Amino acid sequence: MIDPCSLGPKPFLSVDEALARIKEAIQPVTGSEKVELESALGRVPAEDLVAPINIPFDRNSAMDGYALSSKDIDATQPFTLALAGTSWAGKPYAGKVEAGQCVRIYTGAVVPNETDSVVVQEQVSTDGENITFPANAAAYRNIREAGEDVKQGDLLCPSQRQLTPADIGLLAATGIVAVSVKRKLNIAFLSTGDELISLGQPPESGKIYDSNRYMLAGLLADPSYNTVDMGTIPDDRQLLEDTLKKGAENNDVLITTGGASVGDADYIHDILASCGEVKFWKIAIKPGKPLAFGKIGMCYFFGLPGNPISAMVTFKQFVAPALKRLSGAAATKPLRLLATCTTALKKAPGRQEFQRGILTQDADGNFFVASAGHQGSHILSSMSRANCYIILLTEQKGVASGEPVWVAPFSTFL
Ligand SMILES: Nc1nc2c(c(=O)[nH]1)N[C@H]1C(S)=C(S)[C@@H](COP(=O)(O)OP(=O)(O)OC[C@H]3O[C@@H](n4cnc5c(N)ncnc54)[C@H](O)[C@@H]3O)O[C@H]1N2
Ligand code: MOO
Repeated sequence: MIDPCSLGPKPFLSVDEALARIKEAIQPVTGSEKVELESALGRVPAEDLVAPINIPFDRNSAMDGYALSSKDIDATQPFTLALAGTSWAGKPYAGKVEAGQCVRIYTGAVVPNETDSVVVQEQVSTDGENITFPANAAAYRNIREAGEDVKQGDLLCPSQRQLTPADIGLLAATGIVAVSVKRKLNIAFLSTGDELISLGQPPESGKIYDSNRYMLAGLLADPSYNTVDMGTIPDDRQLLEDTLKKGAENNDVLITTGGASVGDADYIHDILASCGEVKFWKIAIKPGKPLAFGKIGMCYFFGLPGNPISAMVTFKQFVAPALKRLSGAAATKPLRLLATCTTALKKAPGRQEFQRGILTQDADGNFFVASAGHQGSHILSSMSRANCYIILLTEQKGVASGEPVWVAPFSTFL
């Protein structure tokens, strides 16, 4: 079959050029708001977050055992110290530890100032009042220094990086109650097409369920985004134009699926050209060629193709990084690795391809990837089975079984 990309006066924009145009067009939002730490997961800090205190706050014990001073240690033979009291986690020993004394101590409890070693309880013997230590007790310090993890004034989390659960834990450990974060993006999305029916309606010949809208809602689930589902719009040019203008008025980003190509009922490009500005239309990518990007007023616009896999691939490759940039988050480099392809793959030169694959790893750590099945841009089942994209470069032809290929894992794999 002839690839339409090979036809026409000039080649379509490459994936990298399209990404560069998106980067150039999108300026991160400037507004910020203060949110409680409990609501900060996934939000983008508006400024660098700095430690208000040391972590650990106190010098504390790493083990359950006995705290003593190394001055009392006998390195050559077992020795005995009198038990002065207990330092509990949350209830430090209040007295002074005199020469010849030790203190019962538990993991996380404050280490008394006069002591500098904790010997684990498994290594001592006791009669209840005195503790006998082994000769080499000095070898076991078992003390966590104040500020050993983070010092007051250290950078905890840089601005521009979405807060992870580990970040939230780190911030909580320093007692930070609320953080200033970039404001949420307002994103509207809709589907277009006379053939689309909503869930709950009976199946009908000539109609299909509007699966893209549900998929998009999933792709847009992010704590930094407020989303508005504008529903399914039929192939009515005026209605579509009015709906796009309305969506663009109240949102930072508007995303559509369908009607992006060249059919007589594909109005997206025309409407974008007449009501806004087309930054690009059509990319040398498979699937996803008819992607349109532009602006309607102040709102960024993405017209995704209607084929479900084309919509998914273009969302992940172009819309997701664009939204991250707009939200104030710094660009992250997608994980790519080389794997041995265990199925032969067909490909015509001219477009960069994102084929659905199943990535596995053997006991020696070697990666293997197989096709996830039928690669048609309407085939949702192979997308659902896949755990990675196999990336085939623009000028690459087919791949023979046993050849290395670039793979972009989605996250983990079975
Ligand atoms: N003459 C040409 N025809 C097509 C070309 C071309 O270059 N020349 N490109 C093809 C490519 S590549 C793609 S991708 C599609 C994209 O077309 P549109 O964005 O205009 O999408 P539609 O025509 O509206 O729909 C395509 C396909 O997807 C189904 N669809 C649409 N919306 C949904 C939805 N919300 N949920 C599930 N499925 C949906 C629709 O029924 C069609 O089957 O154009 C090719 N044609
Ligand atoms: O680009 Mo289309 O998405 O090849 O099917």
